[in-house]
Amino acid sequence: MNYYSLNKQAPNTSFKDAVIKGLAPDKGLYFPESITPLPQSFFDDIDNLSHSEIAFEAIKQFVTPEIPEAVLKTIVEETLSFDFPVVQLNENISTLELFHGPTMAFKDVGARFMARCLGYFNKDNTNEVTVLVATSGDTGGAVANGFLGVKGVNVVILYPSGKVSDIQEKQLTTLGQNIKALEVNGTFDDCQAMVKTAFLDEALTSQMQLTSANSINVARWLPQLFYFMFAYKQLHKKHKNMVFSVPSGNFGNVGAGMMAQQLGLPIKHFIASNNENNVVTRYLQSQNYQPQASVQTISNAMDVGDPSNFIRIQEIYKNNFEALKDNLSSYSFSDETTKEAMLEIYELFNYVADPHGAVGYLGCKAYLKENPNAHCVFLETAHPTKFLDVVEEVIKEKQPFPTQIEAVMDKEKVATKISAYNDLKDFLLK
Ligand SMILES: Cc1ncc(COP(=O)(O)O)c(C=O)c1O
Ligand SMILES: N[C@@H](CCOP(=O)(O)O)C(=O)O
Repeated sequence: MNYYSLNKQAPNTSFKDAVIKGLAPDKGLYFPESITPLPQSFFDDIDNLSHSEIAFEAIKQFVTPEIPEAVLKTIVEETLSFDFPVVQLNENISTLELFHGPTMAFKDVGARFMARCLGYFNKDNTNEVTVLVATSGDTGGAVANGFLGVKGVNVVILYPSGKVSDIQEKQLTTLGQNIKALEVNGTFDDCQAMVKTAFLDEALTSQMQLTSANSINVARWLPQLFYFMFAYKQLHKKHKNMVFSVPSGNFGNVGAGMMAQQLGLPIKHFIASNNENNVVTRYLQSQNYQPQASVQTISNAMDVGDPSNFIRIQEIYKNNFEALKDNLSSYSFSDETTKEAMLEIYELFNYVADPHGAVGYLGCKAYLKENPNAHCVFLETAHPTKFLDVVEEVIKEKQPFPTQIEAVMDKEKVATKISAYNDLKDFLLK
């Protein structure tokens, strides 16, 4: 499959090139040249397919022939070596748990998939690649884990100082080897802007091959479409009008859901559920897209003021505002309301949600008020123990540590503090 830049000022390129570059030379995000819906027989037969078989069929057109089919089969099998259960809370609301991977956040799938694609492209170990990642909490840990020890790949993670949870910070600063962490005096948007600037800096790009492991990169972004298919498989016999509430920050996940819908998955509607960083909620009300500085919230991984992927969503709907509005609703919730929702979910359903999942739950409730016949699935995008302080404060109960979290608790943080783009540049050139 070839990809084009959404800025339309760079040549189209292959999947391999799009993965190795991350961002197009004109700073645009890559987008597939075509999307061919899967045959109806795929959806009719979905109950008989394993997760790996579903994923293989869904992603094949986007990555072959650069990744041969036999290699792709292995990549999806290795990537998806954990579960994606749906828990039904009541007749109208279910949650899809995306936190059973090694770092207990939904980013594990994209990070593991991309690491394996890059490992395959660099199998002869001829071209060293430096992977830059900006994180508001979870991408960093998932990429650190997914890329640890991958030959020929150096990873540099930028995270906003004091704005990620203690466990998230441990996950991204303690692994060593080919993984380095930079603690940025700024916000996630500052980190993301520095990464994008680095891609355009010839003093760097003439000396090293830089790529991104954020959802900017198609190999990180596209595998997220699997989740919606896994949920559909588990629910479609019981519920027809399926809608998804996606806790959203950089808008990669909800955009990936829309790609699943383009492939033919019968999803009725999407809800982008936001904390107070609500550029898209405001856009859908006003048709005026106005990014603004992010504010800090208890659902910190969604503290994004200028989401990278919204432009891909605009592309999916061919920049037709009415078509987008027909398929996407968006709501924004305060921390106070989020905490009330965490308590409500615990008291009503005996279920412990993390703050991001709770924002998703609130999105379901808001949508269901107007659309009572829908079945709303909110994505539980991270495990509650990653946000221990707020979870224990709200439900007033101690949480046990899962083994994945225990494994990093006693490790020592190693991070270099930086404040400005030149610090990043110096670090990379050292
Ligand atoms: C736990 C969690 N929930 C939600 C999000 C938002 O996802 P996206 O950036 O794809 O919108 C993130 C980070 O991206 C996250 O880590
Ligand atoms: N919420 C993310 C922010 C980056 O999103 P990405 O999907 O573009 O990598 C995080 O947890 O780091």
